Amino acid sequence: MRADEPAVVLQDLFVRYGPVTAVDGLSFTVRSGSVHALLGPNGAGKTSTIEVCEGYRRASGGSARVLGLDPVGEHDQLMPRIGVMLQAGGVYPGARAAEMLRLIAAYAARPLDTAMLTERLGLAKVANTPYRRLSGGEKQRLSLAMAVVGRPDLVFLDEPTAGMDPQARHATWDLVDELRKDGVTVVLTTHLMDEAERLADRVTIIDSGKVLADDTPGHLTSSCERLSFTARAHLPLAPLQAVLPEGLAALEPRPGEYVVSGDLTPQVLAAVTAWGAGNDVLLGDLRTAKRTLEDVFLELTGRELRT
Ligand SMILES: Nc1ncnc2c1ncn2[C@@H]1O[C@H](COP(=O)(O)OP(=O)(O)OP(=O)(O)O)[C@@H](O)[C@H]1O
Repeated sequence: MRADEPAVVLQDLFVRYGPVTAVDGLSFTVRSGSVHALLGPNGAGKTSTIEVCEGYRRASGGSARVLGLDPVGEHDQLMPRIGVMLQAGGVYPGARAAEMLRLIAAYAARPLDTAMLTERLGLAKVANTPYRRLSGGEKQRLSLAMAVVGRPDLVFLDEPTAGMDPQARHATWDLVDELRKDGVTVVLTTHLMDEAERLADRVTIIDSGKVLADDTPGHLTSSCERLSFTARAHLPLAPLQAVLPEGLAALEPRPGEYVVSGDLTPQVLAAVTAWGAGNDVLLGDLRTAKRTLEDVFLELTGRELRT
């Protein structure tokens, strides 16, 4: 595999479970050495996609190449080069945390220092605790440590910070930054917007097994801006939409929270406040800001990401 070759290439990928099509013609590539986030709501097909990349699931159609290899046909060659963080399992329940990490490290040619990793991820205090006694967040951190300890070329992190407290989440984000600096490719799934915005060089937004957008977080969020305000819940939006120039959308993502997104001008702001005055609607917390990934997702799907 050449250095400039993508780490992952998916072409027209399908995964079906009986009548359910979980992945529906997905195509995207992951640049070598980048952090790439798959962002989507529950059931979007993120885990199924990752499992195909890891070689744990056979695609129902289309193709996947990972580090230039076929993940199923060349699984044995691929395994030593990838790190996998599973949502659960993969650990003997009676094994102690540090013992488990040392065991995984023993399989690697050039492992990271396990004591350093345990310290970094705040696991030193529970190093001698059996796996089954660890909290959910501690299990997550151990699973992350196990995924990276072998210095893989490519790491798959499935919802890496689910169940972690803010401190552990930041430690995880710092570790991902370091992996990127070391030239490791990271593919992570998340439904946390801030995580994708904070970490990813590129984001693929997935819903119902299809790609809705695939771009850098900067590009996805910079083309437009957002105007938000609070008011009575469930106001009719058609009259507001009617006073907005073409290309701007008015939405109520949560009851009582309104967002107008698109190219904002002083005239748009004036039109919105005039609409408020004309309809006896007091606009609370009125502000303009850059569009967020959450807005992008809402516009693309009409739904919130956190379902
Ligand atoms: N083994 C299976 N058998 C049947 N249906 C499945 C199976 N695994 C997943 N699915 C279905 O496929 C769809 C996609 O699931 P998948 O786990 O890939 O989504 P996801 O984006 O990772 O979701 P989450 O964020 O909840 O983990 C869902 O509708 C799910 O119910």
